Amino acid sequence: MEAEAAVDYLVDERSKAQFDIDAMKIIWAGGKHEFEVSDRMARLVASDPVFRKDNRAILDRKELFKNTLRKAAHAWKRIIELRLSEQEASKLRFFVDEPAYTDLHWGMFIPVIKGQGTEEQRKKWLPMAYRMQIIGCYAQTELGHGSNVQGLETTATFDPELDEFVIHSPTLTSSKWWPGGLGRASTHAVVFARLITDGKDHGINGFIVQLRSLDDHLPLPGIIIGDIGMKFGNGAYNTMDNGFLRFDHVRIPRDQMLMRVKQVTREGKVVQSDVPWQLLYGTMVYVRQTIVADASCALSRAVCIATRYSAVRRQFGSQNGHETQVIDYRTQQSRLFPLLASAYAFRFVGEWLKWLYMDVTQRLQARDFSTLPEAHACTAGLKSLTTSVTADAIEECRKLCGGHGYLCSSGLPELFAVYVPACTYEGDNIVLLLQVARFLMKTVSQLGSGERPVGTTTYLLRLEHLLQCPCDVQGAEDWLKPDVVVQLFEARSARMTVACAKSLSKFSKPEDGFMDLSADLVSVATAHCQLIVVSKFVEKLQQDIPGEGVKQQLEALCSIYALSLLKKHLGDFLSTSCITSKQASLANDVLRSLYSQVRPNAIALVDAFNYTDHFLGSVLGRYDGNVYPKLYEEALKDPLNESVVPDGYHEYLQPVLKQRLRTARL
Ligand SMILES: CCCCCCCC/C=C\CCCCCCCCCCCCCC(=O)SCCNC(=O)CCNC(=O)[C@H](O)C(C)(C)COP(=O)(O)OP(=O)(O)OC[C@H]1O[C@@H](n2cnc3c(N)ncnc32)[C@H](O)[C@@H]1OP(=O)(O)O
Ligand SMILES: Cc1cc2nc3c(=O)[nH]c(=O)nc-3n(C[C@H](O)[C@H](O)[C@H](O)COP(=O)(O)OP(=O)(O)OC[C@H]3O[C@@H](n4cnc5c(N)ncnc54)[C@H](O)[C@@H]3O)c2cc1C
Repeated sequence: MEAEAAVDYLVDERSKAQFDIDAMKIIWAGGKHEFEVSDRMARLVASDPVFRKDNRAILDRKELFKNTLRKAAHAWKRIIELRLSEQEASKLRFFVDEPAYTDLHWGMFIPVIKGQGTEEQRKKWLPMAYRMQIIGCYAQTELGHGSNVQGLETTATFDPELDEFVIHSPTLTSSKWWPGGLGRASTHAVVFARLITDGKDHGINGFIVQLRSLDDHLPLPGIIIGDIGMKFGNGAYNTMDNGFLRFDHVRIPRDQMLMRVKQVTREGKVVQSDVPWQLLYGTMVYVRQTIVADASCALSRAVCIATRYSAVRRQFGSQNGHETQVIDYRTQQSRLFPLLASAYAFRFVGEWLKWLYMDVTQRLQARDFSTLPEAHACTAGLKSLTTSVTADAIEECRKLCGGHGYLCSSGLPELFAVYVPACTYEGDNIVLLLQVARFLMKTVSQLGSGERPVGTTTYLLRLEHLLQCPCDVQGAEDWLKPDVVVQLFEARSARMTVACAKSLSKFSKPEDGFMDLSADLVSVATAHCQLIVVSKFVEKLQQDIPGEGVKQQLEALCSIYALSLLKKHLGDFLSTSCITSKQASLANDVLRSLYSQVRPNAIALVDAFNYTDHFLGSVLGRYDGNVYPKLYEEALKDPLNESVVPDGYHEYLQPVLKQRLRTARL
């Protein structure tokens, strides 16, 4: 009976929606074509038994990994059979929803050869990689060195006699450690190592190194290789073979050094090309941009589960003869709706960042390197901001689902375990925010010299105004004006940036200042990145948004995103005198009324993500809201319930129980 009521309940919830959900689905997907591809690939994966994933938490590591190999091979077979485009294949991978060696092959190995190889090298290696005749990974991080790329120890010493490089791991700490796909699957790696010619160290460069035989997959001579062991959580990222790798004087031909940035001639002379050396870090910029797009996916998934369950779950009170839906509690709304708003905000900033990345790539091809520093700052900062918020949000969604959120069948524990390393990989989030701060400090320091800030820092041109402009909010309704909100975020960021720059200028050595003020610099970078997200959301709303009621919903979400940030970082806004306490209190009133506005639309707003039950992998987030019978069913499937009396009863339980009986008789 209760289960039936739950099913009816979500139908009822859906009928409350005040906007055109199909139009919202298209906005979320990024266009009609994107929606169609995504929908088709989601169904393809959901209907294929090989892509089953509900058993991941109970498989042991070896079974889990073998199962991932099987899925990857099957995915590849389907990609070939169905002649899927790159866009379709990448969506298919997304819905398979299992980290695998293929991610690093397609996501880093191929891009690093594309970005850092010469025309000749691309011609030689890419066709084999595209056909998966070789499998590659990205071997940069070492046991002793991750964040500090310039500190890597692996050496690539040129031997002019044989026209070869000798790749060597001189110490334990120089062992490559972490690369995904390295542990078991890869046949090749792009290895980052110190380039040494004629006894001189020329810094870091990438080298293509074959690791395993293409005949029997055995490691080649001089190569010591393996998996680094189990990681956080059951299932989760353990489908990936993160590996270690040591080299004992392994020889490779000279033409396997990636030579777009630096070349080594036959005589061993190092020639620096005219592209900026930072292109050596280019693959990381590319991947950081994809991680931002991915953050909205992980966040929306957690929010979808928590929102649907919050509409099904009832506790206390009385609502038409039932207990109250927990989604109607203001506290639940004030925790959940900002996360819903963040999911949409990250979606749009991710779209914009993709555009920015494409733009910088085209410029680089035309030898215009001027926007590279800004692209680095934006990708680093937004990667950091969106992954930190998403990781925290997944945990918050688990708490929003109460006790049942802690069950693996809620889907949230695994989602969290898979997602949290995003705060570390592809650049630790604090290290990346310090890069943004460095960029901001440099931008401000150059203002006087006539250097014009570009792109996302253009607001610093209005520095004088932003340092003293009062906030234009007189009444509550003013908080709904996008220009008022954007200017406020600009003023906060500008004031914090200038304050930090002033503090820095008091140090005789800038490095000392950067060390001492690093916590403040991180806050400055965060404020700047939040401004970018708010302004890209506002810009999105200035575009044509078709569909009845769609724009109004997005406007409400945009205001929730900005005002909930204001509430969270009130200290920043008050201490920089950007707003008064009266204005802060009005913002809080507006937030409450925005939550009421979103409440009837909440289920439809998460339905717009168009996630299948297979992809969500959550009993709590089921589309039909039929939570309780399914929770019961899942419990019964647990291996512990396979027998009525547990294994081990006779050895370990019965003797204890018998002893208790004897003691009781005494
Ligand atoms: C089931 C199977 C299905 C099969 C289906 C098959 C089909 C599949 C189809 C598609 C699938 C695709 C899937 C794709 C998914 C991809 C997932 C990837 C998962 C991610 C895994 C993680 C991998 C990694 O972690 S790799 C290692 C990452 N490491 C780091 O990030 C290290 C971080 N450190 C650094 O970047 C640097 O050390 C640093 C920037 C912190 C410091 O560098 P430094 O010491 O050299 O310098 P400075 O701070 O002094 O800077 C000097 C100067 O340079 C500028 N700078 C720095 N970085 C950059 C940059 N990147 N670009 C441009 N400029 C840069 C800096 O600002 C300074 O400038 P100045 O002007 O101030 O001098
Ligand atoms: C799941 C996973 C997959 C990975 N895949 C790959 C891969 O495919 N290929 C690859 O090459 N690498 C990979 N990595 C490695 C990853 O890129 C590094 O772990 C990451 O860059 C962080 O470096 P670290 O581990 O050295 O952290 P550390 O730099 O040692 O960080 C430790 C702490 O020190 C702090 N810290 C460090 N430097 C500073 C500073 N300058 N100022 C202030 N605080 C600082 C950090 O904030 C952090 O709190 C992977 C890692 C993980 C977890």
